[in-house]
Amino acid sequence: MQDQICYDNYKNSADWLQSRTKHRPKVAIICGSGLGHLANALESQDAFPYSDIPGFPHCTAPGHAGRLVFGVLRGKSCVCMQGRFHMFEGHSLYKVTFPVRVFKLLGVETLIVTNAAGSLASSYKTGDIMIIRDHINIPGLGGFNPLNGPNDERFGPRFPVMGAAYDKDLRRLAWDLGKKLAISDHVQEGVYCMVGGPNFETIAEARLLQRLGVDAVGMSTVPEVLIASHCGMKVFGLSLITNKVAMDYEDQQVVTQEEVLAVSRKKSHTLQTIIMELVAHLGSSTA
Ligand SMILES: O=P(O)(O)O[C@H]1O[C@H](CO)[C@@H](O)[C@H]1O
Ligand SMILES: Nc1nc2[nH]cnc2c(=O)[nH]1
Repeated sequence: MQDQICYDNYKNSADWLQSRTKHRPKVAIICGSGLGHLANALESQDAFPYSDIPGFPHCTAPGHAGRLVFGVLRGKSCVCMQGRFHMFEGHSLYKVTFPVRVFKLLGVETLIVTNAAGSLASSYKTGDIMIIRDHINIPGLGGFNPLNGPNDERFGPRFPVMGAAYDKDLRRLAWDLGKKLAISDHVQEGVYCMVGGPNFETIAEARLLQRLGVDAVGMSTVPEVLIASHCGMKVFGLSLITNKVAMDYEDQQVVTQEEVLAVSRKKSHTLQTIIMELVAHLGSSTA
């Protein structure tokens, strides 16, 4: 097993950040591939390259800038990861999820995760936004889990319940915001599946995932959600559907990283609008 990270390392990072910013965020946002533009909407920014922050890994995936940005979004103090870490980059799942426990020590109560994903649900269109209702953790089913190893009770219990990881009230609020913003035709709710990557799915894998009830597939998000839920954070997740996953050997559509990034950059505006509205409503009686 790769080396676990001890409490003092998370604390060291949190203390380093707290001594350099006056922001005390209750909300953290993780930006998926090509979705980092959201961080630019934060006011009164304090930004730190990941390479400067003790304990943070390096960001190598395309479309992930590698900056932690503190600031104010719709009146709420937030911290935003402009780029995330993936297992396929060679990071251990402890490193992939390192920032989430740092956020916990900074006082964050709500984690918003976003990603670019391919759709398996036939009704979904490219550019749709999927509210994540639940997930399937393919690496986790095979024993790769960031909660493996000795459990630190200061973060959470040995055997966390995961049946309601994605907060019901926030999902309902996002639906209502979709209606209010007149974009409900482009909003879906479904099941996200994490695969290890970095290759995209074979046709047989795509068919298998569809039979398993997967609506959208990607290579991230689930480890961060496990760690956030374990330490008692509220979690809300959105997938931007950047492509339809090929399901047929005759299918001429071949997904590429360039296409994923181009679609997410082009369509990120809707996702950002929902997140900004959601953040504005956090702390009200419905959220
Ligand atoms: O999940 P995010 O970080 O958005 O990235 C998604 O986009 C990449 C594939 O193009 C994969 O890393 C996939 O997981
Ligand atoms: N695994 C996987 N990840 C993605 N990220 C964006 N699109 C896809 C996809 O089709 N498959």
